[in-house]
Amino acid sequence: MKFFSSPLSEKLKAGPADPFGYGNKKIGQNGDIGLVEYILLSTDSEFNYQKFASILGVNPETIRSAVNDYVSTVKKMSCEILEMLAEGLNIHPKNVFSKLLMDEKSDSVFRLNHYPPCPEIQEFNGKNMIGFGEHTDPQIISVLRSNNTSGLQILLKNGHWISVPPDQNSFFINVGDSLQVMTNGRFKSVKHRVLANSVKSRLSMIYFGGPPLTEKIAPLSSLMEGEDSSLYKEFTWLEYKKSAYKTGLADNRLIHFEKIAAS
Ligand SMILES: C=C1C[C@]23C[C@@]1(O)CC[C@H]2[C@@]12CC[C@H](O)[C@@](C)(C(=O)O1)[C@H]2[C@@H]3C(=O)O
Ligand SMILES: O=C(O)CCC(=O)C(=O)O
Ligand SMILES: [Fe+2]
Repeated sequence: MKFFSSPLSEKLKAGPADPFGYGNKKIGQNGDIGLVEYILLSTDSEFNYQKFASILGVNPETIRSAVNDYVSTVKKMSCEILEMLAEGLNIHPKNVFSKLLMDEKSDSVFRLNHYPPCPEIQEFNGKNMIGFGEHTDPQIISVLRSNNTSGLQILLKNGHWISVPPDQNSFFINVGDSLQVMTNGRFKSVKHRVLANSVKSRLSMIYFGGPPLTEKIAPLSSLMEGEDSSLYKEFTWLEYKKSAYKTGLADNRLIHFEKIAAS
């Protein structure tokens, strides 16, 4: 991507990413570091692209239209996936999750990540260099597309990391913490991370579909019939987001919202 090949002094003019803009190695506000550089954008159609446009030497409207086209297509696909998940759980109406992304106040984020090649990996002989440390995504659903460079891994229940084969023609779909709560743990937000590659650079772009800030996040009542009881306390997306953004990347963010089981 042309932006990432600009001189660092130029890219820094589009930073910091607090919450939106260019970020380099520093992930979030709590001391996490990785070999990633990135751009965080709001999916709000009114978002101001001026600081990116001046670096790229294009009109802000050109960027707005490219981002809007991609995000609206990926959002539509996310909604179809969420409706299939709802159908799979026998939930009616099937738009219980997708309507949150379609809401005009949906709090969604679009992220572009660039991992430059890291030749030092060979010297450290097998030692992993972290591009983006292990974490779960806090929103409802994340849709990732990358180039053909490996690096993304997911954590299995048995504690082993496995690599996601890179494929520029595939989408990688991730369940977010909020969907885990709404399904009372039936769908799990899986920990993932990115390892740096020694020779090739990795590019990824991710749409994080989130609910409106005031939305109550709680297990759906239709999933609570019978023996099931809620594993989580009720909270709004704003409460969860505020709490999540105070945590370190690798922390278990949901732990503060779990109900303590009576013994
Ligand atoms: C360390 C952090 C970075 C993050 C905010 C947080 O405090 C914890 C969650 C992180 C995460 C992971 C998924 C997305 O990449 C992200 C944009 C999000 O919504 O939550 C990032 C946040 C970030 O990079 O600011
Ligand atoms: O860049 C990637 O491949 C994954 C990054 C990621 O998990 C994130 O931005 O939340
Ligand atoms: Fe992620």
